[in-house]
Amino acid sequence: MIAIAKSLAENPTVAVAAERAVVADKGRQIGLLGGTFNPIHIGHLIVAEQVLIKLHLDEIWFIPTNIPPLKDAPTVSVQDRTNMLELATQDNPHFQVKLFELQRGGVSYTVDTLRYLRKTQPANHYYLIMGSDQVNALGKWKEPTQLAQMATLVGVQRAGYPQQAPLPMIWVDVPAVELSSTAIRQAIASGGSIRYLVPAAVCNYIQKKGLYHD
Ligand SMILES: Nc1ncnc2c1ncn2[C@@H]1O[C@H](COP(=O)(O)OP(=O)(O)OP(=O)(O)O)[C@@H](O)[C@H]1O
Ligand SMILES: O=C(O)c1ccc[n+]([C@@H]2O[C@H](COP(=O)([O-])O)[C@@H](O)[C@H]2O)c1
Repeated sequence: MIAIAKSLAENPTVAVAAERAVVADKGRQIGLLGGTFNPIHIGHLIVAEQVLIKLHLDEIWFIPTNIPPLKDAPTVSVQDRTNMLELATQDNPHFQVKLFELQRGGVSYTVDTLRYLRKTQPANHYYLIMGSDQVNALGKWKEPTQLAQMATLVGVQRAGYPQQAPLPMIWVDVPAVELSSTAIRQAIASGGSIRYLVPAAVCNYIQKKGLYHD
């Protein structure tokens, strides 16, 4: 899977062929979970699985940002973030890692990604999944009102952020996991344990590559 991600990132022709194959498919119900995934953790995976099952979706697409719009750029490489995503999701046939934003480059505005998906794969119905921290920040996003016209917005509760939505949105109950990538990075930097906070394969990858130790 890592090799596939690498070849897609490095070989746009392969990526375009893969996209064309999907266009030929019938419309499906697709959950989109965008994130910096720096690194992916069990909070992301629990959200994805709960929304997949509770909304009867066909797939969840994990979309790593290139440059996050409202956050500092990650210190680990795009390839490392993508490899960890692949490792974390490879045992679930309904989870896919999609590299649209990495291939597009620049700042990863969600409205641009939705426009691209609606143009290239118009038969699908898209569900844009976001934690309540992101919902609270929607006013700072690029063209936020357009998002609700192109996708069903799906909110999930995140500790400390109330369920206040400036746009029409459905809320899905997920078991609360008070965990963030920031907490993972801080635990590693201070010599703490991240075992069980990220999938074992991701834990091993971080250790092997010595990520986040600065
Ligand atoms: N523990 C969690 N519970 C619910 N939603 C979450 C959780 N962690 C992340 N999310 C949601 O997943 C999406 C991607 O999150 P992101 O990759 O930015 O992770 P993060 O943990 O918030 O990162 P960081 O700590 O670096 O800011 C966002 O919509 C975010 O709200
Ligand atoms: O489009 C925007 O203006 C926008 C602003 C902030 C965040 N987002 C998206 O929200 C997702 C989570 O962002 P982040 O920075 O918390 O990893 C990710 O897919 C970002 O591209 C999008």
